[in-house]
Amino acid sequence: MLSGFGFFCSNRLFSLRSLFAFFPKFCGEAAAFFVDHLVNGQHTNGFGEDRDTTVQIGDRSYVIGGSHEGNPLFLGVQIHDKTTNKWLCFRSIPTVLGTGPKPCKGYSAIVLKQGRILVIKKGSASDDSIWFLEVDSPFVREQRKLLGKEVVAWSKGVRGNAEKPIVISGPSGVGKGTLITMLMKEFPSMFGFSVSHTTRSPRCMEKNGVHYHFTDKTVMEKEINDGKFLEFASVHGNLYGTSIESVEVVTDSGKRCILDIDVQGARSVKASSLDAVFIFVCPPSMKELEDRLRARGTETEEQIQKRLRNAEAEIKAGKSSGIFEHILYNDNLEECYKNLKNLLGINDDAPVNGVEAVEGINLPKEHTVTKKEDKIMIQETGEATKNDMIVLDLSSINGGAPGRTRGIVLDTVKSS
Ligand SMILES: Nc1ncnc2c1ncn2[C@@H]1O[C@H](COP(=O)(O)OP(=O)(O)OP(=O)(O)O)[C@@H](O)[C@H]1O
Ligand SMILES: Nc1nc2c(ncn2[C@@H]2O[C@H](COP(=O)(O)O)[C@@H](O)[C@H]2O)c(=O)[nH]1
Repeated sequence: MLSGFGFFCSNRLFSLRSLFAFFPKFCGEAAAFFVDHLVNGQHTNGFGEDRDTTVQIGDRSYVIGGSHEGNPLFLGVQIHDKTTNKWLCFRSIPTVLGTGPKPCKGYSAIVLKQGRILVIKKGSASDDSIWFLEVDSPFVREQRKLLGKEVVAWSKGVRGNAEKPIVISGPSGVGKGTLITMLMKEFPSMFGFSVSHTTRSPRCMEKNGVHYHFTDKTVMEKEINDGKFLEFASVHGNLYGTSIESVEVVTDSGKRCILDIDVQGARSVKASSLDAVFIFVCPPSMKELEDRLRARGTETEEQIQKRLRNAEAEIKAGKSSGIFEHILYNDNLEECYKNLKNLLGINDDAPVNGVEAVEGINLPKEHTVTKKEDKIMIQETGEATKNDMIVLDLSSINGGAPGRTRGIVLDTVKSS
């Protein structure tokens, strides 16, 4: 029945017969991937190019390899459904959220809990070897519902103890930008700003790509529909949003990401897997807020009135919604800044030089991967085999798509 039915995989034509001839039986988590290529450290299932890796979860097979829509910069993912015997999605390509890895010489893959696949790039630099493909995580399920199509999401594993992103909200004019600028100036290697997109016009000193990505409403709406945004909201009559990429860029640089977003955006981020710290900044009074907005001189009178009207509801929501773990009052700027540093665990006596340096362990090109509880064991194979094993402890990771998976710690375990 399958003979003669051809399909494209990694830009090459293969028969479904060859695919099913090599699928292993699915029996629980430990066996929910192709044992062949994991044992041998190379792909032996005869399916796709020999650099492709196929992972089976339930009735679905995820083929990781080739390029995404012919773009050589993005690794491809395809999904096959065993029950219908069909490739899912238009041209069998799901909507891919987040920036994934570039194609390389080969991959090892292993199924984790919560609809995630750990993908290890073979022979890649130490800071680019560990990736997570979310195929049925809470974020992916939600996006599938929202976008009404098949979705997978990439999240890169970032080494070291990169701390939680920080979400700062508060009414317009309260001083969020001022506090963030002070923090970034004092600790340039520690914090990075997530540059939002907005459809509002730039103010005279604002630079595109630095303060905001200034964009067009139709362009931004299309990008929202394509799943490019972690969150977005209509604020004071304009569209604002945090792209997944803007958070990835900061996290990839090893810095702690700061998001300056409104309460609606904070609510969306809270519901995502970003796992952030949420801070709300309050003004000492509405009169002072109005004075600050006027003194800033960036808005028209009509805009100031609109922002002040919205401020009342924002302050109420900020204090009572349960989104924010910390509330700061920005009366005296220096005092408020000190309180902000305290709650971020930066105290004036301790030297802060940025994120803890992480020793880069390069993963062996040829290896086997096994999983035992929360530990992933990577063992080099081949002629140059050393006996040391590299262990990735999954219990220390946090975050995930959208954004990055933080807290990747690799240890070398000497064999006795
Ligand atoms: N504690 C303070 N006392 C007096 N003025 C302040 C204080 N904090 C900030 N300001 C001033 O208030 C004005 C508004 O601050 P800022 O632009 O940082 O607000 P914001 O919360 O980022 O506003 P928006 O949400 O509109 O971007 C600025 O001119 C800033 O210098
Ligand atoms: N939900 C989001 N809100 C955002 C984002 N970027 C900024 N903002 C908020 O908009 C208002 C107005 O900002 P302004 O620069 O026009 O004064 C302010 O409260 C910001 O916090 C975003 O990406 N998402």
